[in-house]
Amino acid sequence: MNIATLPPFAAELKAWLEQRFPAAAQAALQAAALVASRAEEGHVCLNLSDMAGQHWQGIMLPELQTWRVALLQSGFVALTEGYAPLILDGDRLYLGRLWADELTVAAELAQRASATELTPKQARTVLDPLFAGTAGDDGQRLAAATALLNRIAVISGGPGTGKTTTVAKVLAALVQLEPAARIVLAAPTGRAAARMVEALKQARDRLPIDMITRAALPEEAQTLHRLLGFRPDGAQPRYGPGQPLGLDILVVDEASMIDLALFARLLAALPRHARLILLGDRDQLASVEAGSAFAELVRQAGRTPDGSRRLAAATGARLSPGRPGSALADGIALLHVSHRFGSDSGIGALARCANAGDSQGALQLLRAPPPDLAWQPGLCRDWQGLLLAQLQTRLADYREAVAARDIDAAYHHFHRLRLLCALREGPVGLEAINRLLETRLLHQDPRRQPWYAGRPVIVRVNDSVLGLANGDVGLVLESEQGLRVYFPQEAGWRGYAPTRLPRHETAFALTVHQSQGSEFDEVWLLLPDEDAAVLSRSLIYTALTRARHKVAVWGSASTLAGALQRSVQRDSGLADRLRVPADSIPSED
Ligand SMILES: Nc1ncnc2c1ncn2[C@@H]1O[C@H](COP(=O)(O)OP(=O)(O)OP(=O)(O)O)[C@@H](O)[C@H]1O
Repeated sequence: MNIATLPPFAAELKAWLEQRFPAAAQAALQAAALVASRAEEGHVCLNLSDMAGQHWQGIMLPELQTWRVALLQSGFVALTEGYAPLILDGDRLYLGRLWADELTVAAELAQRASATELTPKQARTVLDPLFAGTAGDDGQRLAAATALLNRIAVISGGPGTGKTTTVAKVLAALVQLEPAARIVLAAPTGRAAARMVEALKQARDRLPIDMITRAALPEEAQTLHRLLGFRPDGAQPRYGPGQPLGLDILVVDEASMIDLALFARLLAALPRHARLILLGDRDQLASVEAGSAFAELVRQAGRTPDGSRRLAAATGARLSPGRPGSALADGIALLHVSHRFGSDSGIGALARCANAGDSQGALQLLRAPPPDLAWQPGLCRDWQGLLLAQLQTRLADYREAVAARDIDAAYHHFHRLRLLCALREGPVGLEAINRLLETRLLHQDPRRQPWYAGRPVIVRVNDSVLGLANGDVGLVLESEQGLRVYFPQEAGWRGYAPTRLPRHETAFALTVHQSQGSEFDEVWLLLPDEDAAVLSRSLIYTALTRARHKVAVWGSASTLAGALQRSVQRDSGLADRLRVPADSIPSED
């Protein structure tokens, strides 16, 4: 095995184990390096049976039984009742902390899974006026009833399928039924939290509710890190099992971005009686860190016979009798109809092709693009000049606003268009594109002078002292005190001296991962010339669905087709743990 090609954490873990457990067999050390490498790629565990007897890093991995024996004799692997750096659970090998997090998530969800909330009659009485004019089996009505009837509710849908509209109605219903309930809104990033508030305000204004209900709806959202009270230097947040959060209803938007460790902390801090409503899109990229709990939860969808009866009674829908299934199934609702991307939307059609892995369909669409799509095919050396020329024109308004020190206008123009890079490195990676724009369009030399008027920056860490969250985007403008980085706040702007800013980077372009939870009028997606393992359906889908009005794809047909062929599933044991039959969990009610 070539240790130099291992990710740093995997190499460090292997070296540490080798030193601490000198008698351990190479096969066991290889498994440790492999499970750590996989964790860096987002997998929660390594399924030994998938890799046994396969080649990896130039070596042949052992057969399953030999491998298991080597691991169990190594001294650093325990079975599930033990305590060790690595845990072997069936054929799944885990880093100890990820195994513990997976167990916490499964146990916390199972505790609440069969807990029912309102009676179907209560739900119907309050939902009927909110859904006047829609059928009983309207998807949003079913989703709203699902959220009212179950303590854990998951609503998954693509862009514009009405997740916010639905949750606004759920909150209006809860405010009427449980006026004393403490409602909290949260999201994984600051930008997603801000968007959630904005979208909920718009949805609220369209609801047929009285002024008192309207006034009682929450108007603020925070990041999950802030909610849980993470300190900049600490792994353990302030709130947890010993000190639960002071709330009765928690709504979390963009829940597909929550990694396993954060989900475990969140559930452990949630009071047992509290409702949890998770909103997200299962087809989007999973979190940067390990895990894909949201998508795994959504995979439990289905209805138990009792759940089916209750939902039918709460909505008036005729539902087919449910099948015995997971205890969580009744709390999961899927929204399918996009009210943003109608049947004539090119973005919607391309996003559907991406999800289905239909590269032929995607390319056909791009070859004769509808007005909301554009394609610049070919390798990046063919289109880089064109990209700069087009951006030159597009950035004119932004540069004018920066020169005029007009932050409102600068922010408005800046957010109309965003370049999204599939990769960080390489000629069309994030770093190269940011540098290209800085040097060729803004004529700055960031190595000599990193701070200049017009530089956009994205914050890379949460900083509760400064009130900045990972993902916040600010713009640098000249002020009377010199250069200041301006971030939008609830009312107006807050300017920071550049030297005070926590870890950050230039943000003319964002990676697709960084763009999660944000939306822009227009998106240009820049694809590399070479295929890469991170190029996948969900990456392309996530990039496309960040756009409200227009998408331009810059990249070759072969790269796009290669990406759409790749569907990434993260290894984890959560789905198996969640597949607990509904009747095997004692209900608290
Ligand atoms: N049932 C409906 N009938 C007509 N328009 C609707 C309906 N539901 C939602 N809309 C409209 O569709 C748009 C998107 O709705 P909403 O913001 O609720 O969707 P979302 O799933 O939360 O979107 P996003 O993916 O942006 O978070 C809004 O303009 C909303 O008014």
